[in-house]
Amino acid sequence: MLFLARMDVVFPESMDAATKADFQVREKEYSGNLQQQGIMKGIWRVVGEYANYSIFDVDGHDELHEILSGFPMFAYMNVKVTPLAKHPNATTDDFFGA
Ligand SMILES: O=C(O)CC1=CCC(=O)O1
Repeated sequence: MLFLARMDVVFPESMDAATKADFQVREKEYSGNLQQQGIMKGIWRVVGEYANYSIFDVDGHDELHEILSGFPMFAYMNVKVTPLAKHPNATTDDFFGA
C-alpha cells in the first residue's frame, strides 16, 4: 500500500544548533535505511519550507505509524498522511517498482 506523507519540521526556538545538527544526522541515517529497504520510495523537499513529501510502501496503517513515529525528529514534526490508490488513467502500476 502506498502512502504520501507530508512532514513539517518545527524545532523549538530554544533548541541549539548542535542539537539540531545531531537530529539531522540521525534523521538522515534512519531515512536512508528505509530507502535502502525500499519502504521509503522517495523524498522531496518542499521548496522554501522545512518540510518534505515522502512516499512509503507498507503493509498497512500500523506499520506506517510505527515507521513514522520512529523518525528521530518525530516529536518535532507535523505529519499528514494521504493513502494512495491506483488511478484508472494510470498507464503503469509499477512507477515505484511497488
Ligand atoms: O525534511 C526533513 O529534513 C526531515 C526529514 C524527515 C524524513 C527525512 O529524511 O528528513
